Amino acid sequence: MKEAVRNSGWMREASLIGGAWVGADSGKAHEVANPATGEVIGTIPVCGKAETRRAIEAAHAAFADWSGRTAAERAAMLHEMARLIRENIEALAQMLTLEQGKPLHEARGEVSISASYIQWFAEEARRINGDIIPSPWKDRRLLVTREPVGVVGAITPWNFPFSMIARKLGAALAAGCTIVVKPAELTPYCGLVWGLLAEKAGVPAGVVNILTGSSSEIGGELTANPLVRKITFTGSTRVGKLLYEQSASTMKRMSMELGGNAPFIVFDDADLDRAVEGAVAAKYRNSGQTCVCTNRFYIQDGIYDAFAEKFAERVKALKVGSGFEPGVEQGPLINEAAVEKVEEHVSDALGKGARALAGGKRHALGQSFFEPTVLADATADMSVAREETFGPLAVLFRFHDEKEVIAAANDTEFGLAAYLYTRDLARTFRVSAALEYGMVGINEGIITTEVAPFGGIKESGMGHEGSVYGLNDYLNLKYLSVGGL
Ligand SMILES: NC(=O)C1=CN([C@@H]2O[C@H](COP(=O)(O)OP(=O)(O)OC[C@H]3O[C@@H](n4cnc5c(N)ncnc54)[C@H](OP(=O)(O)O)[C@@H]3O)[C@@H](O)[C@H]2O)C=CC1
Ligand SMILES: O=C(O)CCCC(=O)O
Repeated sequence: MKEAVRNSGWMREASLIGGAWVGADSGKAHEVANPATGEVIGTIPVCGKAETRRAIEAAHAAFADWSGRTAAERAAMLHEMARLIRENIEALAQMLTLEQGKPLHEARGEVSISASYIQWFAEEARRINGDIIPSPWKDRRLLVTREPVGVVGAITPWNFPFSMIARKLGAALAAGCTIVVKPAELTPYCGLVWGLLAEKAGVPAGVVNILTGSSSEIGGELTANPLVRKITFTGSTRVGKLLYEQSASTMKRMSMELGGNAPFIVFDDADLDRAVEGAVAAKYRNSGQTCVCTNRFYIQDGIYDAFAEKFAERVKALKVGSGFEPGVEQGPLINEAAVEKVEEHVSDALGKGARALAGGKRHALGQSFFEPTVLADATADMSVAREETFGPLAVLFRFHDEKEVIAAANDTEFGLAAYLYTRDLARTFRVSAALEYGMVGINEGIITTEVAPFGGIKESGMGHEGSVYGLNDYLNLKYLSVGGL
């Protein structure tokens, strides 16, 4: 598969700065490996501060022309990008599975939703309307316009390396912004390919710039440079806080999509089969490496044993293997550090009295494969209760009543996604309102779509991606007071 991807025409081993595909000034390159096999796929340039500054200057130089184009022109190019993505879905999905590891059917899903994000923002580009405010003065008109913020710096993670760029780049370009993107070091090719897509769609040089290399140097320059007016980041809360601090001196607009610690609450009256299917999807998708993945399962007394048994049976049957193998439902984790974190959480939980119902150790396939794992009898003193595992570990807590489970679910600094299974309509609204989270799935384990606002509260971040709200983060309001009428 490596050769097929390398020969597909979509893999770039250079950074894109101002319309030129270039190596690092230092000539340094870094190897990128397939997480399922450890095999080297290719190399990427290790760019630093100087290259980042040039990319920012190129984006700044391109801004006047790009923001001055009609919305219809920008929309047409975004529509073309979406078309190209759909036309090449298989090649792009193969590249994604090769460098990230997720099963090919999940990779196809990620590429497909990326096209949907781009199409969505192509449509929204034509609806960046303003307002006229009823004036308190007879001789004045008050207007509000919405203008692009300027150059955007985007830093993205390895878990959804294609779609996390889609929802940032789509919104930025639709709004009239130009962008400098830094993809994750572990999955750079799904980032660099956006430069190619933009070129093929006719987006002018300098509007989209993509840099690989030193995260601290690129991030340092993006956050310090006054020409960058907005930072959009998806990744860990630790790095999000660092970027927020670094951006303070130039007072940039910030969008942050950070870690989660999602609770999945199943009440006694839930549809058991539906809850089990939702639980599998909300936990094991992308091997548990999704910011909205469930981290804590809260199951009410009356349904606990039945849920635990059915869920564990279903999890034991999950097929683990290379993402390219037909029928595989769980691929490898991204690297050894990710496996070690799952191991730590499993051993901490077992040491504190948890019971293994499924899995519990590294998978016989070796490399970074881990068995899909279910542990029962979890308690609040376990590490997994507080920290995001970001791996295929499900822990089941038992609860008695609504008040208790709401308190437990909210007892975290995170507030990204929560899930709730019940057939009681009044409880649905009561509990949803009480959950301190940006998104709540009700009788649903998968909630992401381009039409709905994706975003968290508390230390899970700020701002929204996708939906009609997703453009706001890329637009400044300007108030015009027109007198002498
Ligand atoms: N919200 C989410 O979707 C994600 C959450 N996470 C959480 O974070 C944990 C750690 O994952 P990890 O990959 O380390 O996440 P990071 O936050 O380190 O990585 C995300 C992005 O930030 C970049 N980055 C890292 N350090 C800096 C820096 N000093 N300045 C600028 N950019 C930087 C990375 O670059 P590079 O790759 O080049 O280092 C990558 O592009 C996971 O286990 C999970 O809990 C992780 C990924 C996504
Ligand atoms: O993990 C993330 O940051 C994005 C999740 C996207 C999805 O739910 O498909």
